[in-house]
Amino acid sequence: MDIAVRPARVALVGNPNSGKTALFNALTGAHQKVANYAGVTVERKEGIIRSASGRSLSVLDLPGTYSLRARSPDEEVTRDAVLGKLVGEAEPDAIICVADATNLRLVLRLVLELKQVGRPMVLALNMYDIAQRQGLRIDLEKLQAELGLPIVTTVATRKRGIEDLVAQVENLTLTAARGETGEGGWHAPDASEIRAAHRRAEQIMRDCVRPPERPDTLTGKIDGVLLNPVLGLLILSAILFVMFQAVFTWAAPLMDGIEAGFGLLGTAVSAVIPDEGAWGLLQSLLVEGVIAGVGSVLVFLPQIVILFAFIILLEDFGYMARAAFLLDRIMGVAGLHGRAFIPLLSSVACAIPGVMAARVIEAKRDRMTTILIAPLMTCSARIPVYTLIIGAFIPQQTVWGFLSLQGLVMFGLYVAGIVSALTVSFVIRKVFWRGAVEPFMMELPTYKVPDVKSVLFNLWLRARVFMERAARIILPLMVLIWFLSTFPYPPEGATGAPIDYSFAGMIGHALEPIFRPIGFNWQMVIALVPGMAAREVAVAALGTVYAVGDVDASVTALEALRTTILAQWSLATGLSFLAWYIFAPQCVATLGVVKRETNSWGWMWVMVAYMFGLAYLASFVTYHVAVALGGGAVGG
Ligand SMILES: Nc1nc2c(ncn2[C@@H]2O[C@H](COP(=O)(O)OP(=O)(O)OP(=O)(O)O)[C@@H](O)[C@H]2O)c(=O)[nH]1
Ligand SMILES: [Mg+2]
Repeated sequence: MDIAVRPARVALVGNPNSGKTALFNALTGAHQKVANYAGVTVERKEGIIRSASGRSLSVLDLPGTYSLRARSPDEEVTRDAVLGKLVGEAEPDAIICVADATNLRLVLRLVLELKQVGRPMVLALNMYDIAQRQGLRIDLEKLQAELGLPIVTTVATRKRGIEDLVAQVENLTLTAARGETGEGGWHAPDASEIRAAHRRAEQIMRDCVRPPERPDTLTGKIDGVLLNPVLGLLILSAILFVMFQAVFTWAAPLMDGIEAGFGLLGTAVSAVIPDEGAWGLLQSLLVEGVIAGVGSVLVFLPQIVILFAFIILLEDFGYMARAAFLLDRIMGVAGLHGRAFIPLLSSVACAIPGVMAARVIEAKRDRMTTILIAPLMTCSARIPVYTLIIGAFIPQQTVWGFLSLQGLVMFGLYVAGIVSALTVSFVIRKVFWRGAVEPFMMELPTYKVPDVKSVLFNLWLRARVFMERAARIILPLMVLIWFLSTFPYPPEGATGAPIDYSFAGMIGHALEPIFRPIGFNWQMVIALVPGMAAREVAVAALGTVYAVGDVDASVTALEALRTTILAQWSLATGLSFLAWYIFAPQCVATLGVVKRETNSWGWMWVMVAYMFGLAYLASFVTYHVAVALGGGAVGG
């Protein structure tokens, strides 16, 4: 085979949380997610780099594993990639085994196993900064000799040792016989072989590594407090609570600013484009459709950024694995595996990475349960809908002088999502899949001070995803909604609002009977339909449906919408809409990922059915209880 044609392929293999992805990012300049807990990476990612001598290398980031005896789907990806069993992919030309230098014991066993595969390999002793700070003494030469491997020390987050590593890899791929196939000598080891490898690893540890002079006592001390069964849970609740208060109170001034900006933009465009004939149509499309629609969603950016600032800081600090540990008992009662915590937490951003993160769960039933309930967690696309309704119906006042009432209601909605997820899991595991949940083992990472630059960068990535959704999904849908609610024009001498005669009006009126029992009017029904593509579109769609035909330039679009909703919906209807949004599977993309991850249409439809069922039921009950309690009056 001609070496020049195909770049040499290198795979990053190592224990979870050892810094493989950080190294991958440092090597390739990619921006894959890095965080301080095990199981961040669940699929293979490839990137191309160019070495100093100008050759290109293809680098593969893989999920972390302790052994090639894979147990969970993410570990299988790693095993198959290393052994060249992935479809359409040969085995890598070289392996970079990534080790957390402060935690060598476990990785040595993996190194011994990887050596049997017979690929050229280099050991990257990552987190070398921490090792040095602790005064850990590793006899590199001896270790190199014992293992028979070149060793490079690296600090992935500071891009240290990267050139060295690339040079070593290049060296390996040049000298090794290329294009060789076959599985090398790896086979699943039996119990005695595992014990032998264990003994060998222990002996290497004794020979080459002296315990640290300044061991990390801080992690132990902090854990003494944070993992305390009572105090720990109190602190966790307090953190979550502050988080939601902050989302509401800190974001408010920023949101006002963005809203005002879009208001000005709308006014400016109205001033430039005349309001007559075809120009009038264009003006209406741009101002009422596009600017008001996209603006009414982008306004929520500050809330999303604040929420993620909290989550990213906690992740990088190393707290999330602790939260999983603290909640393991509660989750166990609900029939959930402890490892479900991270997938469920990821679902607070979006159910899609959440469903994918479930790959770290070994037992199929535990994993399926987690996937089925992940979309019940409150994702960030629900924030605009929740905030709109809360802003319309819940007065802006404080409780006990310091708590924002709106923030409290928002917190309540998140809790409602969590409680329903746990309840559904409980029912699944008690009714359909009886049996014990597999025991939970997760290494607790050491605490690390979050790196400001990487936190800011991650925050920017989150913000960008949200803004890209606005451009890619919401903008085109807004054009469509504007079209449907503008045409056809009302007939001569018509008395109702123009939208009554439009396509959107027809669709809304046709579907309304289904939703009348849960208190929805036809305008809401129109908003639900494009809301299937992305939840937050419903907010923009409501804006269009209600605002088409009359624009009052003195208030911003969101304010106008709040006022309209307050005037046209009863409190019962507003609450019913919130209840609907807790449960309804209003997101086609999530359903697609569920189909892919479960490899079954059946499970996807089960999810659609149970979530719509719950949504309808919850809204029905909410609506009728609220009406019975006197919340049925419109215009209150
Ligand atoms: N101080 C220090 N921290 C590092 C270094 N490399 C990585 N980290 C941190 O270690 C944590 C884990 O890094 P990741 O790159 O996500 O680890 P991973 O091996 O890809 O983890 P999985 O995908 O879960 O298997 C993150 O908090 C990183 O910021 C390093 O060299 N020094
Ligand atoms: Mg990773």
